[in-house]
Amino acid sequence: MTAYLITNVSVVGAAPTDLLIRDGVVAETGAGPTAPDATVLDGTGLVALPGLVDLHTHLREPGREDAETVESGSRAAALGGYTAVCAMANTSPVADTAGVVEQVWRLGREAGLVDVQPIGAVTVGLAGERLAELGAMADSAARVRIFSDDGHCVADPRLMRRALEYVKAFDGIIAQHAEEPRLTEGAQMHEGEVSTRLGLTGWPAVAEEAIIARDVLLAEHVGSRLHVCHVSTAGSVEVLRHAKARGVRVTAEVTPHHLLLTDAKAETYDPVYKVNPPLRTAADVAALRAALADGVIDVVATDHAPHAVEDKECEWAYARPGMLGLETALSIALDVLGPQWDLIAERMSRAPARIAGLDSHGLDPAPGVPANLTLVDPAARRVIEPADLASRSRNTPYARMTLPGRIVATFLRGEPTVLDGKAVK
Ligand SMILES: NC(=O)N[C@@H](CC(=O)O)C(=O)O
Repeated sequence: MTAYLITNVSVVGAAPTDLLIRDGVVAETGAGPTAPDATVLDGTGLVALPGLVDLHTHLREPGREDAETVESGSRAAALGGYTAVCAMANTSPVADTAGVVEQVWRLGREAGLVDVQPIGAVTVGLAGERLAELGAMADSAARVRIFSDDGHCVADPRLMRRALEYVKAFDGIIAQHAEEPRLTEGAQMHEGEVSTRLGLTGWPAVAEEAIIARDVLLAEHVGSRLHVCHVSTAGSVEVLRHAKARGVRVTAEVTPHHLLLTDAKAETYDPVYKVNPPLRTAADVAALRAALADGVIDVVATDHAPHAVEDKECEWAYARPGMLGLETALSIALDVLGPQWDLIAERMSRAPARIAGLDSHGLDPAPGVPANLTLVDPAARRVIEPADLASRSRNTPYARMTLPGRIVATFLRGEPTVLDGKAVK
């Protein structure tokens, strides 16, 4: 195994130091370790972060390998600075059995670019009718701990209660896609002034807030762990604030796009901006940013949702919802939060690793810790060219935008997956 000496690098924003990586771990920090055998990387001006961890990635395999595969999504993740991703269950077949989650887990190991942790479906076929084999998925080689019907809400309160009760036995988590389906029938975008003007059916904020309110009460009643996917409204933030103050075991994530973009983008009628939950108002964006800063929202998660050209480049009403996220998330976080490295490390690595129970991730580079880390050049600016992305899909909402920050290198257990901004394999 090659050793790497990264010189003069700022670890999570601290004063520059040297980092020696050997045998899969950070062997030494401090000025000038002697390691004649090591490959030297000049870290001047770079920031070392614990490898990013994504709680919400759609890898599309099995079933839609034309849009993404475990391998292509893993490469996109590594290029985005990630060392672990949690793969959502809305594949085809659905990841609702031990067999499918083991397949995804094994494909992740074979790709070897990030740790792929499968998420299991809550209900059979995401149909919301009966519980999937949660115990068998937990006991499988994939050791599933997070369950989600993401893309669909577990709308039936009795089923949601059962699911929370069931996973409590092994400290599992139900990650809810909060969307009251009766309130969003036919919805195309956020319900508000813009949808009224455009004549598009709206997705009201209350459809999200009502489910979160119900679920935090259920989680409190059961004493189980709830995670709320892609929080998108100011009202949801207030419900979560209240629940956390009561001591409910709830965590929440926000996506980069909900931190940056608003429903005004729908005026372009470009379906690249169609996403679920929809882009909201500037007031929602402000509330989400404040909640991310004060900790009511724990995590930035990408909801990386690759879609084939024919599913996106069509009329708005027929387009699938979803946006790419893995290769741009750190840049958006840097744009939104500025160089608050400790906050970025917390929301994009430590907290998601803790929530997912990924013990070897989310640890700041220090002697003895597994060398899962990423090197960022915060001074670099780059123009996003969809054709340059490693994802098999092209549906980035940031096409031709100039974004701050560049991932220079990513290490997974001491081996580079990205060097000089390029994937190693
Ligand atoms: N977030 C999205 O807009 N899309 C997700 C699923 C979903 O939440 O609809 C997808 O799998 O494409």
